[in-house]
Amino acid sequence: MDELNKTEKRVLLTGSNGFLGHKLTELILQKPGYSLCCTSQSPNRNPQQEGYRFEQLDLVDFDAIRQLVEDVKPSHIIHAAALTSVEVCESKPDLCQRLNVDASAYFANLCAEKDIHLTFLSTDFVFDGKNGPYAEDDECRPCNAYGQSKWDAERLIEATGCRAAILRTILVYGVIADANRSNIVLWAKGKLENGEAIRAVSDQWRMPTWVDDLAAACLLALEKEAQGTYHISSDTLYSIRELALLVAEHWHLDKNLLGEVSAAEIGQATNRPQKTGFILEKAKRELGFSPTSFTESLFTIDQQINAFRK
Ligand SMILES: NC(=O)C1=CN([C@@H]2O[C@H](COP(=O)(O)OP(=O)(O)OC[C@H]3O[C@@H](n4cnc5c(N)ncnc54)[C@H](OP(=O)(O)O)[C@@H]3O)[C@@H](O)[C@H]2O)C=CC1
Ligand SMILES: Cc1cn([C@H]2C[C@H](O)[C@@H](COP(=O)(O)OP(=O)(O)O[C@H]3O[C@@H](C)C(=O)[C@@H](O)[C@H]3O)O2)c(=O)[nH]c1=O
Repeated sequence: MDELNKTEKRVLLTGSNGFLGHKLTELILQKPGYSLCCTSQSPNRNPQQEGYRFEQLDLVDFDAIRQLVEDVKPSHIIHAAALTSVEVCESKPDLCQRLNVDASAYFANLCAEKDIHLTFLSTDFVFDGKNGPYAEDDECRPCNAYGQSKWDAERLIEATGCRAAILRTILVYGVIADANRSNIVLWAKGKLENGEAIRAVSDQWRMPTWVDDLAAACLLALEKEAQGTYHISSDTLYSIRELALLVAEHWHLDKNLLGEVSAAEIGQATNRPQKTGFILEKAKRELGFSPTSFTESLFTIDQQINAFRK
């Protein structure tokens, strides 16, 4: 990074190759007064390779984390990197602990030491799903290793006393340039467009989060240097099947291909919370967060898909 400019926001973004990471990189590069360093475990997969620094880094190496932070001297860190598969977190508990918990705590201690603002991404899976929608101060009772790791990280981050915004979010969807990163909308749309039958879960309820809204919320938290936990999602609770039906309706796809399945039938009865969803009043009031409805977002997603095809 260039000679320190005290007025600019010097952002270090982890997980930049990921779903949110792609969208945040795109958004930050459009912002005047920001400089950006992206880091990810694999080589840079972002098609936009100009206008920022990229460092390939395995975040299980804490000395390398310190070295990068002391070189970049960020004013703000957005820590989006994580092991995000529920099943992989169950099968690789040590890696889940090292990356999702210990590396997050390490970043937070560095932020406390160097007075850096931290934005940390967490999840609705900190809740047991028995009585959603949830407010930020509702009791956390995760039902899987991934949710447990995020809750553990939240508490360790708070214990460091660093200036941190913890953004919990839910079932992120949307479109980025990396066509390999699927999500509920692209999965349903892609399968139904190919005439393939799918079975959508009818007994899990979520308030899905448009990745564009989540990226915007990260910047709201960063620019306000918000401190505390905030719930970020859309504002309507749907079953997964209802979401798939709305996708079929939006793109005039064959609903007869859309079957129904229970969470138990796909092995998610005990390791997924049944009904989550968030109460958004605090994020609206303190961050100025304005959720986009699922149905409204599909119109923009359609435009984004067409733009990527050009
Ligand atoms: N997607 C969702 O539905 C939700 C996501 N969240 C949270 O939001 C954040 C972003 O999620 P999302 O964008 O979907 O995540 P992705 O799974 O799309 O991306 C995760 C990123 O973490 C990076 N990463 C994984 N392991 C390491 C490692 N050892 N060292 C360095 N980087 C590593 C990956 O790097 P690479 O690709 O280079 O290997 C990847 O860029 C996460 O913290 C997640 O828990 C919360 C709720 C819902
Ligand atoms: C495989 C499959 C999944 N589904 C549903 C189940 C689930 O609700 C949804 C997404 O399935 P997945 O198992 O990929 O996603 P899942 O691990 O449930 O998603 C989670 O990701 C992590 C990162 C989070 O933090 C959570 O907020 C949440 O978004 O699709 C079906 O309806 N039919 C299917 O055939």
